[in-house]
Amino acid sequence: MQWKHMCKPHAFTVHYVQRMKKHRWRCKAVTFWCSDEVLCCHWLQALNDLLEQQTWRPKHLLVYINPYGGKKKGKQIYENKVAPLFSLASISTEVIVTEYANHARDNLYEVNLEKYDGIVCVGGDGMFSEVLHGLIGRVQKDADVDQNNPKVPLSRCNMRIGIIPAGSTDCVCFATVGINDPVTSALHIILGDCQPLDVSSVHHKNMFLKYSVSLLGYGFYGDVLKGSEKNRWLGPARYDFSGFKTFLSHRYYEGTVCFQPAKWAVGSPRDKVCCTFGCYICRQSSKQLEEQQRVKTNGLESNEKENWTVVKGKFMAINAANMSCACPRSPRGLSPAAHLADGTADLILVRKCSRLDFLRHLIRHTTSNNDQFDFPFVDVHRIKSFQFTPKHFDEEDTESTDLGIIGKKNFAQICTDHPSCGCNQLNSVWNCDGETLEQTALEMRVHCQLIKLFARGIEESQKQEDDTNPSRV
Ligand SMILES: CCCCCCCCCCCCC/C=C/[C@@H](O)[C@H](COP(=O)(O)O)NC(=O)CCCCC
Ligand SMILES: Nc1ncnc2c1ncn2[C@@H]1O[C@H](COP(=O)(O)OP(=O)(O)O)[C@@H](O)[C@H]1O
Ligand SMILES: [Ca+2]
Repeated sequence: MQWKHMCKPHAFTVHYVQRMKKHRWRCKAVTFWCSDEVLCCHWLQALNDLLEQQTWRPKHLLVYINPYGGKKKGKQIYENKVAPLFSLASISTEVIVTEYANHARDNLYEVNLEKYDGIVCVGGDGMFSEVLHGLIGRVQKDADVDQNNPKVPLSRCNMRIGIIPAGSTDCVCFATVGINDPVTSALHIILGDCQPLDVSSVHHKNMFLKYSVSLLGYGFYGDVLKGSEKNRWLGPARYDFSGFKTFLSHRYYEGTVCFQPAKWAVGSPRDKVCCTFGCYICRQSSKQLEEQQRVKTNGLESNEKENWTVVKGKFMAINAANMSCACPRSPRGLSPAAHLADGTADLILVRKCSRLDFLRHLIRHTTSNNDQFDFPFVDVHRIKSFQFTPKHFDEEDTESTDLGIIGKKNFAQICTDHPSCGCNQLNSVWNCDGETLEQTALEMRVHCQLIKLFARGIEESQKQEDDTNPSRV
């Protein structure tokens, strides 16, 4: 071999990314040897020049670690798997290990963001939600935008967020990268990938409650989350335990849902066209939305209040999915054809049904082929906004809730028709990206591509994509 004949060999090592099975990426290395020192230096110089030209790659990152998320391994995961890769890629970091809930959110209001090319959060969906609220809130504050106004157009955030999965569900990571793997996510950050993401704002009358990027769910998923909090010590298994109990309790909730269909959007929730890398539906839908907004500001379109659809009923679950919500428990997600950046959400209404039917619906989330919407008690709509008013809510709520469409009604009924559970629980709670909301009456509105992630969406599987014949990025 050539290196055996070199008397004074010179060498350099190139680290690169290799695609493995199931969207997993790994860092590999190849060393180049050369007997001529000048030639070796030229190669090094040329490669460094090429790297310098890649201005989309981050150089300075602000990292928040939740040491208590998931199996409490956030710090370990970051130190052992992520930090060595960042240092290999010459990325400097400022690391903050959070000391209390909302530490990261509050810190983002104070920190000098100009020093950084991106923010990294190590934790689950709850931790991501904290960082999301800190960043969006900070950008609105700097731009003097009032977050309490549900109709106000929000200012876009240009700083990208990277997610190192170390939580319990990690649905945002799974649905944007295709796998919950800290090394893969770190490599997407290093390469400077960019995936725009829709964000929904959630308001109660003129009061801002939360932002949501994945699931805003009432009924089943709200009850699972509420029940799971008491058993946090179980780690990620708390959701299975609570899910089982919630399924057995078989509750339904009454209320009225009003929604505005996203008429301009390309595609529909049951067209089986999934959101993938460079998604055509996202590009086309966001373009058409922009065009519609331009027409509206020119005063060419009538009042948007006209386009509301009203559904009144008894619901097992009301789910608004901004993205597929795929996760290891449900590899295709709650709405497999929902899109990351099309400016819409899929509203899934699961009406009162038998226990067996609800189980059949749930089981379809875990399999790859069956359509979970193909039931007479399930409806799904692609929407740009919706409002919900529960049938039963207290005096205080009645006074403060006037969402314009539904209006005030007599809600002081006592629940008489919950024979199956014998409960006195009239209302569920909302699960907003893994956080419960206090208010039940709310309105949600999708903001197209409000934030950006260090991700690229799900790459379509290639035939050669396996461990024996991996492809390079
Ligand atoms: C009989 C088998 C039934 C299996 C049904 C499986 C359906 C799973 C769909 C899961 C959708 C998840 C949407 C994401 C929610 C997360 O934001 C939230 C918080 O995550 P984290 O902060 O990382 O803990 N997770 C949940 O609300 C858990 C839902 C689990 C439902 C069983
Ligand atoms: N140092 C901390 N102590 C307690 N709670 C924290 C801390 N840092 C973040 N949190 C909160 O922990 C919650 C859950 O975090 P997350 O990382 O999503 O884990 P999990 O996926 O297990 O729910 C989030 O709501 C977040 O605000
Ligand atoms: Ca969307």
